[in-house]
Amino acid sequence: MPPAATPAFLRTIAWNADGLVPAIVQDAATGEVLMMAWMDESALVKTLETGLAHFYSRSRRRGWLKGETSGHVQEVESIHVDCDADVVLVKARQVGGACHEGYRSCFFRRVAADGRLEVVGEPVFDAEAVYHGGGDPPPAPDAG
Ligand SMILES: N=c1c2ncn([C@@H]3O[C@H](COP(=O)(O)OP(=O)(O)OP(=O)(O)O)[C@@H](O)[C@H]3O)c2ncn1[C@@H]1O[C@H](COP(=O)(O)O)[C@@H](O)[C@H]1O
Ligand SMILES: [Mg+2]
Ligand SMILES: [Zn+2]
Repeated sequence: MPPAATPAFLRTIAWNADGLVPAIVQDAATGEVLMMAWMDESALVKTLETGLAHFYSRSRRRGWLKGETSGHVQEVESIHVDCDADVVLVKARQVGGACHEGYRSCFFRRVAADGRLEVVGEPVFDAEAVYHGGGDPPPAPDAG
């Protein structure tokens, strides 16, 4: 299959000075807001081509398939652009949890009346095991 032509709407996106656009991911079924991350053009094209949400991480300075480590991919149902085209909304089916801290949504904390943050979400997976338990266990301290 020949590569698809560059989708026309990419020229409409109001990329910021770093060539990025904020992307909000929403649960397509429930409307729950799951996370916000950044996309560059490549991430948006890969999202369109694969049907799985891709992002650009500023801290890691590379593109990123959501779920590449955790398996917690986001199967895209639709992509929306806001009125002035400077925010993207992705409606998706979330496998597992969106948040790398173990919650379904990154917005698992609420500002309480006393000004503190209170956890209002329930953990849906063991973040330590998912993100740090994949490799071989470290050798026992007194092994050998
Ligand atoms: N998995 C996530 C993840 N899921 C959701 N988010 C949200 O996505 C936002 C952007 O991620 P980054 O920090 O990588 O990107 P950034 O461009 O530095 O954004 P800022 O935090 O600086 O605003 C975070 O602030 C979180 O709110 C995540 N941020 C980071 N990760 C890491 O991504 C890696 C791969 O994880 P999976 O994609 O789940 O396999 C692991 O190392 C995870 O720790
Ligand atoms: Mg970050
Ligand atoms: Zn999070």
